[in-house]
Amino acid sequence: MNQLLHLEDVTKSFGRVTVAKDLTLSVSPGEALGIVGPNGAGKSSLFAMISGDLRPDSGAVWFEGRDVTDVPPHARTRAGIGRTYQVPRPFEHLTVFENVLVCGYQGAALKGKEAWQHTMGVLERTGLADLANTPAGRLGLLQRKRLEVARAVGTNPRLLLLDEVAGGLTEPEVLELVTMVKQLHAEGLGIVWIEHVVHALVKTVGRMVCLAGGDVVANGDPTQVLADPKVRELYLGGGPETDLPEEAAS
Ligand SMILES: Nc1ncnc2c1ncn2[C@@H]1O[C@H](COP(=O)(O)OP(=O)(O)OP(=O)(O)O)[C@@H](O)[C@H]1O
Repeated sequence: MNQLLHLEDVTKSFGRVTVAKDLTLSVSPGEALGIVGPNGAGKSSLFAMISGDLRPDSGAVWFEGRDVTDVPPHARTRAGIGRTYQVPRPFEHLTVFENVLVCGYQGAALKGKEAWQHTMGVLERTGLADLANTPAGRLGLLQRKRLEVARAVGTNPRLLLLDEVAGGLTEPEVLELVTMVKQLHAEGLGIVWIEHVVHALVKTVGRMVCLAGGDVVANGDPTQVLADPKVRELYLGGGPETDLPEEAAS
């Protein structure tokens, strides 16, 4: 199997709520995949099953040809899966540099000078080099989001899972974030990005999946997925944060 990530018939329920229903999904090495879907569709649960925070009731998760279904989260990080969380929780009293350094130590098993150089490189790639000595607790929202991404990149992943990193940002800030994610993708990182700010995804990913009720509703070219009547139906009932780009909403 030469997929970067492969989920095979994954099913997961919390009581009567099904967050994944015989879900089969693959990501190729270096691919950028966007995931959309209404609130409660099972998007974050999907990430939790990929990162190991949540175990599927049945089915399997494969990473780089290895069945990681029973591999704990810290070992999946070491194996090359990096993720962000919707609500960034950096070590507030540590500096930006220290926050990323910890991820290099713990997530990428780097030590000493190598870890320091790696951290400086990650801060450059995520636009945080000038803030290296600033305590995380003093950062504004965009910089906190950047730091969340930097902490994931700091673990040296080959697959980067981004969970709603554009949420709450202004339009120019979203564009800055898009530029950063595109750059990381251009460096060869495989990316799966869950996002309600759909136009950020359209600018970044080559393929899009729409999830609802733990199932794939549409999968393919982002513009075509967003124009799919089933997806539009879901989004028209999707509440005020729904953000269909003009080309899909027209
Ligand atoms: N640990 C849990 N225990 C019980 N129910 C849960 C748990 N985790 C998630 N759920 C429920 O599963 C459903 C899907 O949640 P999930 O967070 O995966 O959706 P989502 O698509 O990421 O939603 P959003 O866009 O709002 O973040 C929700 O109804 C949620 O309340």
